Amino acid sequence: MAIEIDPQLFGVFAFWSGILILKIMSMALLTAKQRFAKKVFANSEDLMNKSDAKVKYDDPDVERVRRAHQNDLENILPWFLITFIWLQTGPSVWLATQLIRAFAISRCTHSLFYAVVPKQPHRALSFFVGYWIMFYEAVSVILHFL
Ligand SMILES: N[C@@H](CCC(=O)N[C@@H](CS)C(=O)NCC(=O)O)C(=O)O
Repeated sequence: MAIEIDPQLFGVFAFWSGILILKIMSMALLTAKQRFAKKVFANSEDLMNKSDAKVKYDDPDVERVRRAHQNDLENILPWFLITFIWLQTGPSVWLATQLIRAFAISRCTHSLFYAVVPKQPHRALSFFVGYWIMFYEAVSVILHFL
């Protein structure tokens, strides 16, 4: 079976994939920022002889960013896979464009409301926008290849 994706849609997918990769990468920088601000590190060699720095695994601000990072991995990685497959089932260009954009924006707002300006129900709503988009794509793929 030949793998075929509408070239215009592939461009949309590629563009927003790049944005999402940068977004995931930004969580590592945000974690480092919190570690240096709070002077808490994960390994003794990271202390670099600073007397006021310590190894700590339960700083609430660092752990918050780490959870946001983990939540990205739990959602964005499966999205790459299922969206790449779903695009080969011939969805309408308009619908696929809207869903790809909505997913990417929802993941950005999830991080914002988790790690930058903690706020509920904003974080949960952001999460569920992405969750249901992935659910829809997964069910569409299953039905298409049934
Ligand atoms: N692994 C997630 C599964 C459920 C989930 O992703 N919930 C969203 C919406 S409330 C979330 O932001 N969870 C916080 C988190 O993953 O730390 C959890 O432990 O909460």
